[in-house]
Amino acid sequence: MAKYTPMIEQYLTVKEQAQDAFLFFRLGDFYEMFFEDAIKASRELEITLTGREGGGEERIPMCGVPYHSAEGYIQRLIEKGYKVAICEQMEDPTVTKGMVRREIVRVVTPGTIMEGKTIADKSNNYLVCVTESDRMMSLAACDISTGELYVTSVPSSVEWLRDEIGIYEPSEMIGDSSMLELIQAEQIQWSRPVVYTPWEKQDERLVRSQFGEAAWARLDPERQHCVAVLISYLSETQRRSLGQLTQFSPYEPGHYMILDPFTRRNLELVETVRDRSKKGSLLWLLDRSQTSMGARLLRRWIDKPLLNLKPIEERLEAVDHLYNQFILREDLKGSLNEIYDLERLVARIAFGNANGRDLNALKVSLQQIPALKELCASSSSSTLRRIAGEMDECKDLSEAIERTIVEDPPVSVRDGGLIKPGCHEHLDELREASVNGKRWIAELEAKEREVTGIRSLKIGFNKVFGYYIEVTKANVGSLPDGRYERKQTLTNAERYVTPELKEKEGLILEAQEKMVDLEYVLFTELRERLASEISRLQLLAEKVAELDVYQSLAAVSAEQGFVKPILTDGYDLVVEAGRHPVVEAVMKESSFIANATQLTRNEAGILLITGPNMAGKSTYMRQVALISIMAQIGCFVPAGKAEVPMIDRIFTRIGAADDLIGGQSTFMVEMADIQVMTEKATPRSLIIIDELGRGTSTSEGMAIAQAVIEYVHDTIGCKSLVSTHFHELAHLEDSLKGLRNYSMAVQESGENVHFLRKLVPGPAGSSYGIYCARLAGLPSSIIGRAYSLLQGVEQGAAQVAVSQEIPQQPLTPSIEVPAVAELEASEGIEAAQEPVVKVGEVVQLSIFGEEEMKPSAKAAAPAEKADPSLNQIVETIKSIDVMNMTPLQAMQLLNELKMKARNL
Ligand SMILES: Nc1ncnc2c1ncn2[C@@H]1O[C@H](COP(=O)(O)OP(=O)(O)OP(=O)(O)O)[C@@H](O)[C@H]1O
Repeated sequence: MAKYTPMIEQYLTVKEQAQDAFLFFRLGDFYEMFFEDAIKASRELEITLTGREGGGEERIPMCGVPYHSAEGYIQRLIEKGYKVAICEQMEDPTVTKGMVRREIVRVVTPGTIMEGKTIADKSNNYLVCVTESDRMMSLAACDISTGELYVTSVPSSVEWLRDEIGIYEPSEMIGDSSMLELIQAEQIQWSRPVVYTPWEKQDERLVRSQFGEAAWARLDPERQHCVAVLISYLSETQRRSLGQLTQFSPYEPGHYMILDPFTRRNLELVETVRDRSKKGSLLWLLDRSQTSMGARLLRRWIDKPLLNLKPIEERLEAVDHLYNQFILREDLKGSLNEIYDLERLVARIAFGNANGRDLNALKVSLQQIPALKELCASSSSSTLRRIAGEMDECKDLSEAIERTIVEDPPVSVRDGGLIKPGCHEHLDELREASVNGKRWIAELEAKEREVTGIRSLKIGFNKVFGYYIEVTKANVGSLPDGRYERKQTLTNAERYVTPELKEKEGLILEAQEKMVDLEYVLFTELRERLASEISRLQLLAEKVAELDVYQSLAAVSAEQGFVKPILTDGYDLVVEAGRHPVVEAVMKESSFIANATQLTRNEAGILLITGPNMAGKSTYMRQVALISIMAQIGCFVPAGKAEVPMIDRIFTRIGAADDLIGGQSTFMVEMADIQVMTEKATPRSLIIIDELGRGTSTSEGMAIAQAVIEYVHDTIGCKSLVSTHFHELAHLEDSLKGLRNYSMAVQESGENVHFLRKLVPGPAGSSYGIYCARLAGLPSSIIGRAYSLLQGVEQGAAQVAVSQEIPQQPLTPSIEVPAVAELEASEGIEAAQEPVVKVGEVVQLSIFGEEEMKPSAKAAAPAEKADPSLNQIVETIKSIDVMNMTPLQAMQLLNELKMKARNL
């Protein structure tokens, strides 16, 4: 065993307590790291690795960062998913004999940071704790930067756990190691890196004192356990008051619509599939919040749509009122705009790291409350009046800050300059002494000039020498002897002190030192007083956030022409002229084509949608889900009229989410999702499956698709939208009472296919897959080859279908595409807005590369008379000018050739 110096021994003892963290070990003005920590930190932070003797045989690797700029380095390590333990000197080295005592004062972890750019203003940073006891799984999610703490539990279910974690998107997870392993095994790609720390200790005594016996007793035992584990972790890492955690919010998952992470992603609720950015998501569209608290609450509402009519009606009532009251909405917006992030300010106050500027931000925010309250109280909305009644203006607190803190305080709370005159008598006296002293010095300057006759003589101050008399070199000779003691020589001047200047300096500096100390005491007293009123402030922050969400939803609804949904407890989902809110909002030149939806118990609960690629099937299906979600969060919906039942869960199976899970084929993922759906869906759920049965052989895919649809129809009985390329499945309309065929209309004209984006009854005739491939700009040789392969695929598919005894359908009739004029008349579409996709335009080709099933062949191309001889067929093929044929001509020719071949 190496014998280290006492300092290194001390380091090693402290390091024992922080093995999974970088230990920032305070040595004077630096935080130093040693051994492995130093090697790793120098690499991660790109700082120089040095070494020092430490008593052992070899030099000890070492690197360090200055204490005053440590924050940035800590942030960088946290962003990379590390933890940092901060070890401070607990005694003043100047007065301590021997080694100073050093202790870890805080462990900063990704889930427990209080500031820095990792904490985005408008989003939460959650630490999630998961535990299992008595066959119940519990989850507690805490954001210590806002003071939120949610807790819930259900009978053990990994899917539930995954869905719930997905909502919080934690940056750190702690709890039962077996549960953390379970989650990691799911290999979900969360939107940010997650640090996992097994943690099973619990601290019940601490929780009881933190939340109070009464509140604690109301919590179920398994939830108590989960919260106690979480609090024990927080107290061991933070090692200080967590006064911002004044309450926990228990909730029942069954009170909210369930949205699994894939569905949330598929529907682009809070971020887009493509680049995971907020822009382009539903949250982005609906967020007109003026405060960060409002933005976070809106996100929570989108994450957890409600299931009970009453609270949704209450939200809608407020949105409706503000929708119609433009001036009130603008006034509210104006007041809210002046309010800072109360939740984070309050958390910093409780945590003890709020400065003078934070307190002033709190004051300015509180000063807005009376106006805000008055606006709500005088409105005719019962929801707004209820909020007004629950708003505590906290006038006593804003007045206390107003009395104490100067208008523009410095960042530091330790250097004085914070406290207003008239606030504290002794402070005023000290100030007076200091001001008098300074006045005396100004008078001394005048006196010295007179005595010496040196007009350029001046009195200055610096930290090293204190006050001095400065005389230019040229005038040094004019100084009388004796009184002036030289202190410093500059190039052009000499600096002196006199005994009387020294004496006054002592008095001034002492007054100043006392003043700074007293200011700090007064500041912390005020901060502690505010900290003791945290619950009031947090409650107020909740009300402000709620108001902000209402004005935000009302503003977007008014701007986008949304309507108030009619909510029901029934089954039927009936939407007139529904739109996809985000696609509509981002469309620039053309306008969005509205589509109706009728999912009813009597008519049809399942719509089987066929139609060409790019026709708008996915957009349509997503819009139906989004309309439900928007209605259930209490927002108006993008429709002409909407009757929306309470949906308990939305399942989506849409191709775009495949990349979420590594190591499994698209088909396996689809089947796993379908399995969960069959198990969990209830008659109140909404199922959306895009391109059901893709990813395996045509015949098997079709067989599975049919079986799944039948199961949904006969066993689950919930509302479903299913799109498929298997036009052959259209026959299901005959056997399944609750299923209707629909398709996305297209209109062909010459070289172009017009996507009318219109949902029409009846199945589609063709997928136009190869046509779309051509639009995407694939080489013409591939396109030509694809058309020539089409016939073979078609024949093969038919044979497989027969051999596997899949019910054979009569050839799907090609749909009667309504004339454009007809559609325009029915839905008010203007002809000029018709979307026409021309060669080269690529919008979305999700099935590109998959098997094409059965394009319809309409008579179009001129063909030769049938000739039974093989040679003639070969000759015809040879003479084909593939590049100059339209797809329809090609298909027609293929069909003719096939007929001829049959006659051979
Ligand atoms: N109702 C509509 N009005 C206007 N444009 C629309 C409408 N629906 C869809 N679009 C536009 O058409 C594009 C293609 O739509 P979508 O992806 O829904 O087609 P799809 O039928 O699902 O195609 P695929 O089968 O290839 O996935 C969208 O990106 C959107 O820009």
